Amino acid sequence: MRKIPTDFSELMLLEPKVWMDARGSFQEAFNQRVYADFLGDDVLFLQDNLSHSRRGVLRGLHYQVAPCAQGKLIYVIQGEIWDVVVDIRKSSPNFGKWTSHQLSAKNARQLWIPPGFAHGFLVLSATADVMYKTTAYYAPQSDRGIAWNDADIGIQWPDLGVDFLLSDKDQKQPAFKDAQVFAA
Ligand SMILES: Cc1cn([C@H]2C[C@H](O)[C@@H](COP(=O)(O)OP(=O)(O)O[C@H]3O[C@@H](C)C(=O)[C@@H](O)[C@H]3O)O2)c(=O)[nH]c1=O
Repeated sequence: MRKIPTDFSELMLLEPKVWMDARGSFQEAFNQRVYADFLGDDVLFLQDNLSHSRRGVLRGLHYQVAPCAQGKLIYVIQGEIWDVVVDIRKSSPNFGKWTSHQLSAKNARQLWIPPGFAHGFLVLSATADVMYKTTAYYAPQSDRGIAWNDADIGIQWPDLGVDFLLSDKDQKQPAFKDAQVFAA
């Protein structure tokens, strides 16, 4: 597995080895021993999520707060997404800054996002199936969001030539300045 540097040192972009042959391909999507070497022994995944969306769907920006803060390992098993992470740790030099990565079934890249970051993505392909492992169970009472188009964060979303499709919840997320952030 290859580790690719990202703008934020806490994020990790991983590229698992994909074995190709006449039948198609094979890869280990997750292997506890190997990932512990990259992410650390203390990272333990408790839940696997799968979402299916069509082009122009935007999910986010989401995070869970303590005591249910989540680390997430994101990857795409069909299609392509533009994945965004915002550092929402108040004491961080990158507080309020965003970074993006293209994740697809083709590039097989996986993004590790530790607790302390808000996450969202836009579907670029006709449809996309996005898998993610989380280090804490879903806890609706700890679920938080920030408006995808918050002016202070200023994410430059790709122009797909269509209106983005958001959930009712995501159309009403608070501004970054009003959102609950992480102290450290
Ligand atoms: C996230 C989640 C949702 N749900 C339920 C709640 C709701 O009725 C339905 C859809 O939930 P949402 O609208 O929150 O789904 P979605 O907008 O896809 O939420 C996800 O967005 C991406 C960007 C993330 O980073 C994830 O952590 C998660 O927040 O699924 C669960 O049962 N378990 C879960 O872990």
